[in-house]
Amino acid sequence: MNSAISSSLFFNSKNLLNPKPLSRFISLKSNFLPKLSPRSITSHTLKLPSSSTSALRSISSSMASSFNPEQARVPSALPLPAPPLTKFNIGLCQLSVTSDKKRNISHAKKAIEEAASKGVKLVLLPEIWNSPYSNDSFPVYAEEIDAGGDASPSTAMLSEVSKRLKITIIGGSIPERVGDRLYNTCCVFGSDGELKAKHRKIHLFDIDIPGKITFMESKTLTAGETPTIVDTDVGRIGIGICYDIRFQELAMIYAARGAHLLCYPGAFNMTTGPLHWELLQRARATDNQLYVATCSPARDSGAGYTAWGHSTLVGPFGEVLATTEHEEAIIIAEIDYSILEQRRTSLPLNRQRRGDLYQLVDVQRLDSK
Ligand SMILES: NC(=O)CC(=O)C(=O)O
Repeated sequence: MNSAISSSLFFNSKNLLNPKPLSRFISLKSNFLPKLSPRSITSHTLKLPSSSTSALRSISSSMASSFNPEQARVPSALPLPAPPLTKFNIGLCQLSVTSDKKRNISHAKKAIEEAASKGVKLVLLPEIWNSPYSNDSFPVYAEEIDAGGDASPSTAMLSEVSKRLKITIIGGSIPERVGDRLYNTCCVFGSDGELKAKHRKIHLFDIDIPGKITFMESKTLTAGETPTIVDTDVGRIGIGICYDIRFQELAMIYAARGAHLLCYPGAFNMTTGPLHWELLQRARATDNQLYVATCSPARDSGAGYTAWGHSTLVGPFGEVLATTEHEEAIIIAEIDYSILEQRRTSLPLNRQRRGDLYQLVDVQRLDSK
């Protein structure tokens, strides 16, 4: 706790039922608290004189240390880095996608140029924007990203346009071919046109809700093996693709690695979209006290897979800052990272984690130590 502590304190019955903390709690406080039996303090608000504030502060810090918040994330969480740019506009390009790959590429290019002409410094594209979202299409539209040039016209366009317009692009995702494997891959281009990171969808979307939706990405795609977090001109950004948003541990790992913003290109569907899309974005943002941006393809009711749309920016308090319906749109909204520290000071979750009860282990960061 901190200076926000007031002269009234609520005692949680659950903590007080634990004999060890209880005895410590009471002995620490016995010099200024009224005499109370454990039963009488099960659920009370105690009015304390304001002179007790500093004593409370020292108690709260010794309680906090017994919680071991630094051990709740293994390795310990990294502090938020200072971003090169604190305040800027992001553009979410909710694009229509057709079976004509050339048209999809030139259409995406125009949308990025339009967003940049309105002053955005970061553009986010949808999941699978150069191809229809289908297991039949993935092998046909897949590109060899590492080969570049003609082998990957979609990422060649992203590189050219990010350099020319001096903006960062989180390039949605496209099907990627590596030998006989296919991945659902997001490329991040810096404002110098360089490929800064590549995220391969870690959690493949296999769903079977009879009569509603059946889709098995694992029929054609291989799962990625690495979380992807990247330092850019517009802050430290953690990347997930669509179904990755359902796995809160991934978002928690990004937060513990100092992410300011999580970007999820995604194509939720007409069954899960209405129920889960916004809920998951707000949950990831609220739990981790950071920004979450998503970008979907526009809806095409005639397509084999009908996308939900509703690309959205959520703030670190879980608030929807900007969103849209299902038609094509470019959503432009402001991101202000100075709010992150404010939110974390007002609601200091990172200092209140119970490292004595649970831990999040970032396996790759631990192994690399
Ligand atoms: N398309 C996805 O990857 C995920 C999705 O639609 C869902 O989780 O629901």
